[in-house]
Amino acid sequence: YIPVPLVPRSGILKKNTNNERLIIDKRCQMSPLQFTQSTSKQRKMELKAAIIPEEIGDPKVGVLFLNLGGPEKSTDVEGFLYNLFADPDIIRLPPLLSTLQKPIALAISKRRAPKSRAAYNSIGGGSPIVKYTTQQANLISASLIKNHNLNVKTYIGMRYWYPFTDQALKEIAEDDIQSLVILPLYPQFSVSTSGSSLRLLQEEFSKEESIVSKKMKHTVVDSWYNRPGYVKSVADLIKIELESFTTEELESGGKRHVLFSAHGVPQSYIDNGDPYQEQIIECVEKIGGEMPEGVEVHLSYQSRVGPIEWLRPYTDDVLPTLGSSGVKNLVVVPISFVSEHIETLEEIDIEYKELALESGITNWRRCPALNTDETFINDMADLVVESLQSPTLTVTEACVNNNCIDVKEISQLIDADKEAQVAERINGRFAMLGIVSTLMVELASGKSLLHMFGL
Ligand SMILES: C=CC1=C(C)c2cc3[nH]c(cc4nc(cc5[nH]c(cc1n2)c(C)c5CCC(=O)O)C(CCC(=O)O)=C4C)c(C)c3C=C
Ligand SMILES: [Fe+2]
Repeated sequence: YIPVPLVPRSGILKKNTNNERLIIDKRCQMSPLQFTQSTSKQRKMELKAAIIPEEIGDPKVGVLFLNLGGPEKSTDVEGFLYNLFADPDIIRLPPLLSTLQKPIALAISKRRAPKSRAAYNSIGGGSPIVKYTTQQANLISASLIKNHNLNVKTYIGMRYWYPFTDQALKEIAEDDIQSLVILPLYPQFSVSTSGSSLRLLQEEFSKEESIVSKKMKHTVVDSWYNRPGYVKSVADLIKIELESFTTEELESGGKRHVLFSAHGVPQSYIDNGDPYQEQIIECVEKIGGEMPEGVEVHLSYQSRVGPIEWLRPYTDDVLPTLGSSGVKNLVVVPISFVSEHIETLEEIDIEYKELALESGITNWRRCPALNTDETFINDMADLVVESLQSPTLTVTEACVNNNCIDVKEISQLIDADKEAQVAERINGRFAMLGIVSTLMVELASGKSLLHMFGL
């Protein structure tokens, strides 16, 4: 294949076309696989030839799916909550108080556990996230074989519960993966979700003694909310719900409404540069644009935790407002996540449904999460192939571009990289000096130096 660096490998601090600062983590930049314009059959063959050289026989291409994770049973809930609240990307403390992160996480998880446990008990005792993520990974892998002749190994890295991300990294190292596509299963980027998982990888990859080989190339897909395939798959699922309203419901209930309910984040995250809200709005505009004529679209945010200000409007404020303005036919669409979880199965299906009915919204529908939807799965497989063909971001770049690493950390990274570069240059000069002096000694003596040492 033809390796074409899309980003300069030599520089460490660059500016992109928007004049934004980018850090180039040259150790991890994947060699993009470049393809000429060709028919899809030719492309499949080229791709196979590019990634699966015959003499190796084993592709050594991996896809790491990042996700949040969830308790599998009731007794896991407190430990899961502890891991979540111990994450500085979830509870942000000023640097001076950072030593208190763990005791605070312990206190909050203990206090919240009974309420959370009750919610998980109402959906069978545990989260279905691992089940759906595993099915998604397997189906994406099957789609890669079927539609692209590409054999990959898939890995699941959960942030707060089993299977944890570090376990996935160990397996990636054991399998000697050479090219890794890192794909967070969150369509929109938030510092609190994809950002937190990528930060873990960034820390691990930048260690001198990292679990994964420095030779492994990787690329990150930081967000994919605007992919036509994803937009179409959600729009199609909503249309099924819209078409399910009976003639009677339409005659008595009037207009159909769609309420996108996104997971919230604290407003302060957005004020500090988290791109999440912007991406949610753009995503809802795109999917909303696919709705049939006459359907009215709304957006609100759910699942806030604690007394601080979260993104508004809140779903539990919007439902009564819609009800009092006469809305009867409503489809609620979970939008920040691609599989069913506690917040769709309990918060939307139980709490919000009850609130909607009490508010007079009599004809309630909930759009399912994408789960194993075929259009979605095939689009994710296409995304993996596109990422191998045109790698975009390293973990460092993804963190920096999305404001997950602050300026202080950036300068530490730059310093570390500069030191590494200087050391490389010095080593190179010493090596050159050694070669030149060896040649001079050999020329002057007329004998090989190795020969002089009896070799
Ligand atoms: C895009 C999705 C998500 C964002 C953004 C997000 C931010 C965020 N979450 C919390 C606190 C909690 N989240 C919890 C569960 C949970 N969160 C998401 C997704 C996002 N979170 C999912 C899919 C799940 C469910 C996992 C499952 O088990 O099914 C929980 C635990 C449940 C509960 O007690 O309510 C908490 C707590 C914060 C504070 C935050 C942003 C800072
Ligand atoms: Fe959450």
